[in-house]
Amino acid sequence: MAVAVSGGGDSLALLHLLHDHGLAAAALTVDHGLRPEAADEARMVARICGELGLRHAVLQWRWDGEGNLSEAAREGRYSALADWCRDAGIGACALGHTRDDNIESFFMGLSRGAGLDGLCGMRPAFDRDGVRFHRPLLDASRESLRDVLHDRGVGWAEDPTNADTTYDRARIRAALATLDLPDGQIAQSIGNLAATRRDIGEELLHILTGHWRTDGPDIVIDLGAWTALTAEFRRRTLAAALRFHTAARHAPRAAAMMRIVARDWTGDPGPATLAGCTIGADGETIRIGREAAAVPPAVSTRETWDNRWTVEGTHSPDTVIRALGEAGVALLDPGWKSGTLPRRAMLAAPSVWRGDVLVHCPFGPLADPRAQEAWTCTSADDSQRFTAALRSA
Ligand SMILES: Nc1ncnc2c1ncn2[C@@H]1O[C@H](COP(=O)(O)OP(=O)(O)OP(=O)(O)O)[C@@H](O)[C@H]1O
Repeated sequence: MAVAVSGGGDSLALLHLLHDHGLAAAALTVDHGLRPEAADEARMVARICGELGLRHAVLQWRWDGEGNLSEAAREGRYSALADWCRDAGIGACALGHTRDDNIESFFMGLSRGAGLDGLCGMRPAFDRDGVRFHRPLLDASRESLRDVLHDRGVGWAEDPTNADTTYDRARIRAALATLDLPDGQIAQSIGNLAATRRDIGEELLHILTGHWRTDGPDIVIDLGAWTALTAEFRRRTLAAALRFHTAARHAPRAAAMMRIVARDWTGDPGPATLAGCTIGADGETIRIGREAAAVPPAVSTRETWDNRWTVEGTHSPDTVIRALGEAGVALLDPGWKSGTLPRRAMLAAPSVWRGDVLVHCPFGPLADPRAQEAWTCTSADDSQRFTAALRSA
């Protein structure tokens, strides 16, 4: 796997530990262009990688001025890491988040009035743009990782923002350092909350089983079952449906969701819109669909110099094939339409000619079995996708 290494102590320890186990294929450092020292830190990581005999790449990211800077930097970082991994045919990337990061986030959540979802810690793994990200150090303390580096005589960079108490995290970190709390116990509480959250997802899935279906691109839920849910379960169901449609990483603000959740959908309240989706009811069912204006094209086609066609899909192979069929492209053989052959064919090569059509796989060849899993997962049928969304709602 690739390893995301900022040059800080945690990610450098991660790099050494994964390298010890023969698991590190490359190290990646993202330069956000925000701090003048960042280039030096990237050079330090490059030097350490050179000593370990590992490939290192520096990825540049620049802020376009949109939205919150920290959030934009994090999202931009994950995108840059995922893009590089996909291009290199590497299906997984490791991050150096630690138990201390989880504990700090827990207290930050408390100080912001978070609910269960905001208190149960980071997920040990998640998929992003066809790459699986892992956080193998969530049970390790920052101190133990510094010990790993001390033992090897390896230095690391201290990010000055970690000590800048204008940031919430730095303030909480400084306060926690004075309290000498039992970190193991706090981490256990976070783990308990995570287990509860998982159970809630399973329970919601169980309660709704047999009461929802997909209809074309829409999620349709029996109104009786929807109404019988508690407000919190309705909110989670709505969040799952919105995520199903938009692949948004964050649910819309709680107040906006609660307006829809609290509504009496049994009369004729008229449709509502939220996060690029429409929510409507017909007396028997509640239907959550995508606003037409918010739907990106499934495929784009382009004629090539030799009069053949390039089809670039940003969606699953099945969607691409369906869209091609609807567009009247009659050049596909029956095996191609079945939905299994294309996936395999696309995994074998980044671009494949079928008759006069060149289908370009946006993820490139996926040699790593874990990446294939991620691909299969993103191309799973709609019911499976909504089931997964409910489970993690
Ligand atoms: N600029 C970056 N380049 C590459 N990876 C990064 C970068 N910033 C963060 N990461 C990855 O995300 C993880 C968590 O980020 P966070 O900001 O909490 O760490 P950090 O304070 O930069 O320091 P450390 O490297 O000690 O984790 C890092 O451990 C690392 O794997």
